[in-house]
Amino acid sequence: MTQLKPILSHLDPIIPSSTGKFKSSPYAFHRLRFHPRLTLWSFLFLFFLLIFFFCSPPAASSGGNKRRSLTNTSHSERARLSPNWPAKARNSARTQSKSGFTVLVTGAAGFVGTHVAVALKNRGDGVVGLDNFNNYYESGLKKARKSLLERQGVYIIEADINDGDLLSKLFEVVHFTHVMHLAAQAGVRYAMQNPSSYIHSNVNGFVSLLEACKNANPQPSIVWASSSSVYGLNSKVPFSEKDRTDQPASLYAATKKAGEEIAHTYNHIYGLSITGLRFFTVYGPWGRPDMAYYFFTKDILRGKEIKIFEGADHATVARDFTYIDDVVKGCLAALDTAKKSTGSGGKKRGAAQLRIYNLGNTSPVPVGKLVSILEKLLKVKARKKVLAMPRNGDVLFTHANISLARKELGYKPTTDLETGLKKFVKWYLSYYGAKKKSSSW
Ligand SMILES: O=C(O)[C@H]1O[C@H](OP(=O)(O)OP(=O)(O)OC[C@H]2O[C@@H](n3ccc(=O)[nH]c3=O)[C@H](O)[C@@H]2O)[C@H](O)[C@@H](O)[C@@H]1O
Repeated sequence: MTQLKPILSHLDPIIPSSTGKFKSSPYAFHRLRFHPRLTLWSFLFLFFLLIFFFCSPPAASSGGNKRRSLTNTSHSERARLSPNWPAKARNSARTQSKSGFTVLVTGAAGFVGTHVAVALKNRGDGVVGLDNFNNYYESGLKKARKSLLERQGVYIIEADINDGDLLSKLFEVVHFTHVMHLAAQAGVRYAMQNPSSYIHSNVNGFVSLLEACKNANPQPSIVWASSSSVYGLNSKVPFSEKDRTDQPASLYAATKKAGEEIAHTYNHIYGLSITGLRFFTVYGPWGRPDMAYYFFTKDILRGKEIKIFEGADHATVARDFTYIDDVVKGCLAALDTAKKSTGSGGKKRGAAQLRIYNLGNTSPVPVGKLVSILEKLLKVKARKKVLAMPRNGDVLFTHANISLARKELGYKPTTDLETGLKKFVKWYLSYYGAKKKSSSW
């Protein structure tokens, strides 16, 4: 605003006291049209306004309140594909052994996507990534994850899952045995700011992907990310897969629940093998800057006040924080135990597997405790403000019952919050420390 002041002050003499006057005064209009000095300043003003509009970078995310709205990727973004993408995808999809999987990882430049893609590649599977690189949070972090994947030999196609033409071409180019679908509009509270982005990615995008999978020959098996948020306002703990999931507290949760029903339909009609994984507040290195543990770290280090939510009558707000390495193991186990889809030529040939699992840590931790662990690790006292949880989509607590995942996937989380946060903080300081040194932060 300070840059605009001088320009505005030159216009001041002719700005009438009210907009109504301005509209109705032909004198003012006349002066506005024909005063040469004014015309020059108007042009300059418009010029700077346009420059500001087109050149302003995407807002960095810190808690998700000040972000610009998402630019939904359209089909025209296909132009960003490199011309030799099919060759690169084929190369990236090569397995190290005949029994290896060929996996499409959607949302590969995202937090969980990057970790899963690396783990699959490291064990010899062929992996192709897909990501639309939207500006929900700092794009530099997504680009850094992309570079990390490229160093591991994983190629990421820059495209949106809503691009059905691209997807069907991709399934012709590479015969995927599995799809690990992690592309989504995440974040519980941001749904109040940009509801349509949740429908775009989590509903439309999911259907677009399932359409491509159902038409593919052979059909891949699908493992995808649902969310603990589907348990919504339930009060019975721990949350079991058998519990009701019909009272979501956020639009985000509602779209994940919709995804579970959509999965049922595609399994029922087309014989797609589909496994949904309900993630419980996954955290760790290369994490998501819109999540509390991440922006608390940033704000504590900057001396900025952080808000700690509490329920009615000072009830504790708690989460079953789950460390990324444990979740990755759960994802790989889900892929390993997935049965084949049964359809071909878009038609079902027999009953197919349909599963849903909780991937949590089974030990909820109050948000206040999360903050005190961060204070200890960062050696900085946080400026805390405890306030009533706003009605923003958050729920009071989450707590996973993981006995089904333990029994059928061999899932066994081993990282407690303090150990996991220690690894996160170490990564955070080195990532942003290095960025600061190269003065690009
Ligand atoms: O497990 C899940 O299903 C979900 O986990 C997280 O959602 P959430 O658990 O709300 O994680 P955060 O946004 O990091 O919040 C963690 C806790 O901090 C609290 N919080 C958040 C922000 C804040 O300013 N203050 C505060 O106390 C929240 O109420 C919550 O209890 C992810 O953001 C979702 O994408 C994911 O699907």
